[in-house]
Amino acid sequence: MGGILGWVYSFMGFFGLLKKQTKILILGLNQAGKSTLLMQMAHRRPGGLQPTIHPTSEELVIQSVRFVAVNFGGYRQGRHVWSDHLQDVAGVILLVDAADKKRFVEVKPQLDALLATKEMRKIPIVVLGNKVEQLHAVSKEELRHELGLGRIRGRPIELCMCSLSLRLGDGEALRWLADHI
Ligand SMILES: Nc1nc2c(ncn2[C@@H]2O[C@H](COP(=O)(O)OP(=O)(O)OP(=O)(O)O)[C@@H](O)[C@H]2O)c(=O)[nH]1
Ligand SMILES: [Mg+2]
Repeated sequence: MGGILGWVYSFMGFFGLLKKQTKILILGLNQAGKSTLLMQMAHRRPGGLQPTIHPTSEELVIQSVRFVAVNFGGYRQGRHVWSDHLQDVAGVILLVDAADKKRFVEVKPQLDALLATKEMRKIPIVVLGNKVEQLHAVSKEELRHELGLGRIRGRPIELCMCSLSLRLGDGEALRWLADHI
């Protein structure tokens, strides 16, 4: 969100005029780091996270815009629940464990389902490759290739790499998202 619109939003956000929150979804397989990201976005310490069973949400402010971020469990049975929450979604963060190469084949169908969803066509999506500090983490180029991101044209999608543990790279991804909402 840039230019005059960004300014108007900042102004309205500053004066608390944005009553209706902007909803962003945090998706990804189990263990990808979704709850860790949500806790960090909400400036709370992650500390001893349990796998997420039921969707959780947090209210947060990024660049003066009030967001509600909804985090879904990434375990197999819960993986499709997000499709019931698409109404009014302004943006999506898809977390991927960049060090868990053997699970990219599981990530790909989730990404493809997201991309194939009609409501998602104009919605900005950040694919966030996490755990890059790990020895076996793939490069950004490799992740782009593995997920087929290079072939996607004409829609707002961005690949960012980060280490939530080291607090590296996630800020850039959130800024991109905030700028494209
Ligand atoms: N090495 C490393 N571990 C991380 C990083 N980010 C998160 N983790 C760890 O990965 C594990 C899973 O994190 P969660 O945030 O619970 O993952 P989740 O995606 O919410 O998982 P589910 O709730 O099961 O869907 C935890 O032990 C985190 O501490 C990172 O950048 N590097
Ligand atoms: Mg979780």
